[in-house]
Order: sequence, then C-alpha cells, then structure tokens
Amino acid sequence: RKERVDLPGPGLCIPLLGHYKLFLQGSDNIKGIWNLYKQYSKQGVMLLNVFGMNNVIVGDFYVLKELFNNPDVANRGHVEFGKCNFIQKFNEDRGDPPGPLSGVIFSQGRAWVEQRRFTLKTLRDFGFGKSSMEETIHDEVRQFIVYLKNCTNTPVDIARKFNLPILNALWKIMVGESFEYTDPKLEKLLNDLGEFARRFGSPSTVLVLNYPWLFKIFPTLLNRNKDIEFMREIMLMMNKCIEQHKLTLDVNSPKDVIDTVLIEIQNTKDELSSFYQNKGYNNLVNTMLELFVAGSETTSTTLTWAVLYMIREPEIQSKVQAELDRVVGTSRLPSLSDRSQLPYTEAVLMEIQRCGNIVPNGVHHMASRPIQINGVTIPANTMISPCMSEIMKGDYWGDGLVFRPERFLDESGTLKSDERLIPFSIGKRRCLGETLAKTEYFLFFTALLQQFSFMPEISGTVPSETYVPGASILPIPFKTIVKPRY
Ligand code: HEM
Repeated sequence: RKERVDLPGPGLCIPLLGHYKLFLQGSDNIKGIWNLYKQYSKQGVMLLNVFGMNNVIVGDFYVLKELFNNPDVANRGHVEFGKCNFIQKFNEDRGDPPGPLSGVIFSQGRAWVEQRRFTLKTLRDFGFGKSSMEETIHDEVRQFIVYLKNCTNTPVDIARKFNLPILNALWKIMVGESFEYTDPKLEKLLNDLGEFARRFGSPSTVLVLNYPWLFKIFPTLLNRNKDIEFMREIMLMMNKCIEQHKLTLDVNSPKDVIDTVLIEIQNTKDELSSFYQNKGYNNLVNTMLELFVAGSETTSTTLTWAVLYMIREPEIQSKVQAELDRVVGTSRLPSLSDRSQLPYTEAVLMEIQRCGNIVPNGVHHMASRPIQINGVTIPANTMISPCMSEIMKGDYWGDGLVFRPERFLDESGTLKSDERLIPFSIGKRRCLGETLAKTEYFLFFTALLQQFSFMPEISGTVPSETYVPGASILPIPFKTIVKPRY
C-alpha cells in the first residue's frame, strides 16, 4: 500500500493516471509542471502524482541544494531491489539479467559509488580536464569548420550537425577511435539517439514504464518498441567494441577507458563488487550506453540553442565576435586559456544555458529514508525532481524569460556567476560529464562565431523558442544561413 504523502499540491487525482490532465497542458509537460508549481507549491515544494507515482517537485534553489546534497536522497529507485517498476523496466528493456541496476545513471548504493568514482577517475586519466582533451576537441572543431564551409550555399538544419563531432571527442577517450563523418549508418544512429533522448522521460514513456502490463498488451504503444530496438542495437555495438578490446588487451598498457575497466574486472576478487565478473561486464556495457546517450545529445542540444539565440539576437552575436576578434584574432582557434579575457562571451554562454534550460525537469532522485525539509516530511521511496524552469527562469531573475547576458556581468564588465545557474544539477549526483561538456561547449561555440555568422533562413524571421518536450529539449526544427566571416 502506498504511504499517504501530506505535501502541498493540486490534490485529488485520477487513479492510475494521477495529475496527468493537469500537467499535460497542450501536451507540454514542462510548462504544465511549471504552471502547477507556481499555483500550488509551498515552502519550495509541490507534490504531483505522475501516472501513479508520487513526485515531489522542488523549485526553490536552497531546498534543492539541501536535498540533493543529502546522501539519503541519492537513489534513483526503491531501496528494495525489485520494488520499483519504473527503474527495473530499464534494465529489462536493455536486455540485462534481473538484478540491481547497472551503469551510472540508474544505479544506486555501493554499485553507484564504485561505478561513478571509477568512471570519473578513468575519464580524467584519459584526458578529461587535461590539455590533451583540448587538443582532441580542437581536432574535431577543425574538421567541423571544414564541413560547415561546404554548407554555406544553402540553409542548414544545424541541430542535426553537432552530434557527431561532439560524440567523437568522447569516443576517442572511451574507445580509442572516432567515427567517419560520412558513415550513413552513423547518421541514422545519431538521429535515433536524438529521438530516444527526447522520448525518454516524456509522460508517455513514464506511463509505459510504470505500467509494464499495458506494454505487454500493446507492444507498439507510443513507439516503445522502437526505443527498445534502439537500446539493444547500441548495446550490441558496445558489446562488439568490448569483445574487440578483450582480444588486444595489454594489462600493462591500457589504451583507453574500456581497457582500464577490463583490467579492473580481471583484478576484482570481491564477489560483492560491481566490477566482479559478469556484473563488471554488465556495468561496463551499460555505462558506455549511458555516456553515449548523455554525452552527445545534451551538449549538441546546447549548441543548437546557442545558434538559435545568436540568430535571434544579432547584436549580441556581433558583440561576441568583436570580443573574439580583439582577444583571439583570426590566426588561431580560441583556446581555454582565453576564457578569462572573454567575459562577455562567457556571460553569453551562461545565458544560453539558462534560457535553453535543456534538462528542464532534471533527472529524478529518490529518498532512501524519510526526509525532513523546511517543515515538511518526504516519505522514503518518493521521487524528487527539480523544477529547473522555476530555479533558472522564475521570479528570482526578475526578467527571467528575457535573453540578457548582462545579468552575468557587473558594472565594470567583469563576469559574475550566480549559484542558481545549475544546468548540470547540484549535489551528489550532479552531471558526471560537466567538465567535458563545458570544454566542448566553449571551444565549439567560440570557434564557430570566430569563423561564421549565423543568420535566419528568411531575412526578418527568426526561429522560435518553441521546443519538442522530452527529457532534454531541442528547439523545433529551424534552418540557418552560415556565412563565413573571412
Ligand atoms: C551541456 C551538457 C550536459 C548537461 C546540461 C547535462 C545535465 C545533466 C543533468 C541535469 C544530470 C542529472 C543530475 C542529477 O541527477 O541531479 C546529469 C547526469 C549525468 N550526466 Fe550530464 N549533462 C551534460 C553533458 C554530459 C556529458 C558530456 C556526459 C558524459 C560524458 C554526461 C554524463 C552524465 C552522467 C553519467 C550522469 C549521471 C550521474 C549520476 O547519476 O551519478 N553528461 N547530466
């Protein structure tokens, strides 16, 4: 029996469906949840029932900070394995054997701590946050500039162009190789990846995952069969990669992240460890799938919003270009060491992440025991999700819906940060790829504005901020004219 949760919220809901009718306003669950939050929240929280699951929506920055830094709010599913259909179903869909959840994003407890720590350390050893990472990304930036220079005669659908160079940088570190730009199979894979990322986390996916029996009766409902097919396709690709690495593994000289994990699996004798034998392989393949999905779609979506805002705000685009011309010039690509001299550009990058707000409902956490916060009690095993729209665009900002980079600059033009800008979330489970994402975002954005101007497809009409709702939000398709600057 579900525990009664006494928190402010819209009150009575429909059995099984919860408050879906309220938050699915015009099929946009993001605006829907934000509007409900504005109407019903108290003390920074609101209780929403999402297709039978209680979800505490947090829109107050300090409440979220306290909750997400609490080690008892680091779970993704029920404390007792097998009691949370929602998360359990992911494992099943990926074709994993029943058991605790694998990988980083959905694991919890000891497995999560081990996998997250090891993944972060290994990615760092192979270049994350080091100058070699900048070189790897610069190689991709150069290739991408050449590619875009061939697209200057016709309007370009830029959203679909960023995934590949972004993915390639990560792939070099993980797998030791990169993809060919012209591989047609890859283009399909990347398109599927985008679709998958958007469908994942949408109310329809939650519905299917929370009521698996529905999916058994209607296997093609809401395209769930396509998601499963896609996940298994990627798992197969990852498994092939791992098998090849096993054949060439030199334990004294690991070449990439996969080699390093294979060595850890070989050396692990503790049966309870998440690196032990088959558990280790299962975690490896799931972590790779997750990095593949989380690592390409998010950063390329952010860059798509960046181009959209530059088309909408030509004066701001020109000011960034002027700063780049003055500090970097045209004889070399912008580099990380230029950052401190590019305050206006940095403020624009921050404002794009604030307004783009690409993961608007974050990724849910779950309380592993009852949590007292701000005079209210959140029962154990309740989902907790941020309302990023309220935190990054709500009342605190005054004109939060306006694109105004100056909010991140003081009177003297010096950059000033704001703790409420949290596109990578906050606390114990904050984004594992933040360093890579920020580096890619800066190097791609600055190089693109150094080399090109982005203009509307039809003079006088700018692309709209309307998005396709999902776990991460991409603007509705738009095209841009890419004009080389010199
Ligand atoms: C602009 C780009 C990105 C944004 C906006 C972003 C945002 C996020 C957010 C909001 C979370 C949820 C944190 C939480 O549970 O509270 C997250 C988690 C995660 N991200 Fe990212 N991310 C980005 C890029 C990346 C990249 C490049 C990678 C991998 C290389 C990555 C890997 C992950 C992983 C593995 C997690 C799960 C962490 C955990 O559960 O411990 N992300 N990200």
